Amino acid sequence: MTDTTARAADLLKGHRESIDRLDAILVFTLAERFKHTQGVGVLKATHDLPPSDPAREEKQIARLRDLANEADLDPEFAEKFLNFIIQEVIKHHERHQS
Ligand SMILES: O=C(O)C(=O)C[C@]1(C(=O)O)C=C[C@@H](O)C=C1
Repeated sequence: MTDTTARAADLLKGHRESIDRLDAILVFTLAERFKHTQGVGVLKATHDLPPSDPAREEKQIARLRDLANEADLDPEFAEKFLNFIIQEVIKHHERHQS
């Protein structure tokens, strides 16, 4: 192994260690978010509120797009990611109501 290859292998290892830690943060963050949306689902089911709230979603998406721009993250990706999560939450809410 040349010095350059060894250095590249070292850098790769460092990046992967950071990626693994960040993936763990994502999983714990998502789990925490779902705990709260679970609570929201119970409130909605017991107070006869609809599973989705498009006005709230519109505000969340606008806010997330702004944050993504600030963080140098593709806002289209941020919007798709939030929508993916929200659709899953809505499915959970619907299960509470049936
Ligand atoms: O805030 C709500 O009313 C929720 O049900 C939570 C949530 C979300 O996951 O952020 C999910 C569905 C709604 O359409 C809007 C937002």
